Amino acid sequence: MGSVRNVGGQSGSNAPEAEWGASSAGPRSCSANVVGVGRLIVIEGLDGAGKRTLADGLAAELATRGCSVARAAFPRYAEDIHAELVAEALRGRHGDLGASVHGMAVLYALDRRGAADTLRADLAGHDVVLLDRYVASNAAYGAARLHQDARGDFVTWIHDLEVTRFALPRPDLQILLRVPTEVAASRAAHRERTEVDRQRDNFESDVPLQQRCAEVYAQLADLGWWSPWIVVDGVGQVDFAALVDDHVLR
Ligand SMILES: Nc1ncnc2c1ncn2[C@@H]1O[C@H](COP(=O)(O)OP(=O)(O)O)[C@@H](O)[C@H]1O
Ligand SMILES: Cc1cn([C@H]2C[C@H](O)[C@@H](COP(=O)(O)OP(=O)(O)O)O2)c(=O)[nH]c1=O
Repeated sequence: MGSVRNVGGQSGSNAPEAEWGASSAGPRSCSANVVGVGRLIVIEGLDGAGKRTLADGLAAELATRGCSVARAAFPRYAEDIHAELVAEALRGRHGDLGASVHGMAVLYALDRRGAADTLRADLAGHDVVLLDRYVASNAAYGAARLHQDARGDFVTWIHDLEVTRFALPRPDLQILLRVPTEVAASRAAHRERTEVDRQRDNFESDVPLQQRCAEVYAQLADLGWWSPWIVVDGVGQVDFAALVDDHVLR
């Protein structure tokens, strides 16, 4: 039986492809992961798209395959001082910090940089490391705030900062969980009513911003920005088993 651990870390990627259980004879498993290097799988999408729900579903599916899974969600509000400052700035504290797209992006990036060693250790010690948001969130939201697209200066700046300068582990796969903006907004509103500590901030309630963000995400996926991407339709129920067989353990 696999294990699932919640962590805040990340790991050195660009790893060789692990060898997983064969698919033709049945579902893929982790029993044949002879290489011993975990797969870094990132879930991206709008606020309320269903990223956490997808991460829960994938983690449960992987556990039934005998895979050990480490998880993290960015921003790590409870664990990192930069993420704590982000949360405060999103609620209007720290003067004009929240209005600075680059200033906020540096804080989000430093949160990830602080997680890098743990992520590397997790990739060495687990079959799969599953992340709810990662570097592409910074690229998509910042570009959307600045009315740029995925080929614009901001996305290049994020790449220079987080990929080149911070040398964060490269994902093996980025999953864009795509839902129409209205669906994401109504799910986020429902979540706000039903879950503690999931209040939407100003950006999450900004429908035109979310729409532009969806467009940048689609472009990033189309470009294969930094890593391979797949786009998953999140309107209905996601088939976790098929996603694991076809993409997560490939
Ligand atoms: N496929 C789905 N169909 C219907 N509702 C969903 C689905 N996925 C998630 N939800 C609901 O939508 C809300 C937001 O989901 P969540 O996973 O927290 O999104 P995110 O992490 O992307 O903000 C939650 O109330 C969740 O139960
Ligand atoms: C991780 C990350 C998030 N964001 C944005 C996306 C969201 O609008 C906002 C908060 O992230 P989110 O995952 O929605 O946190 P929560 O729902 O728990 O408050 O921050 C960035 O702009 N850059 C980043 O690097």
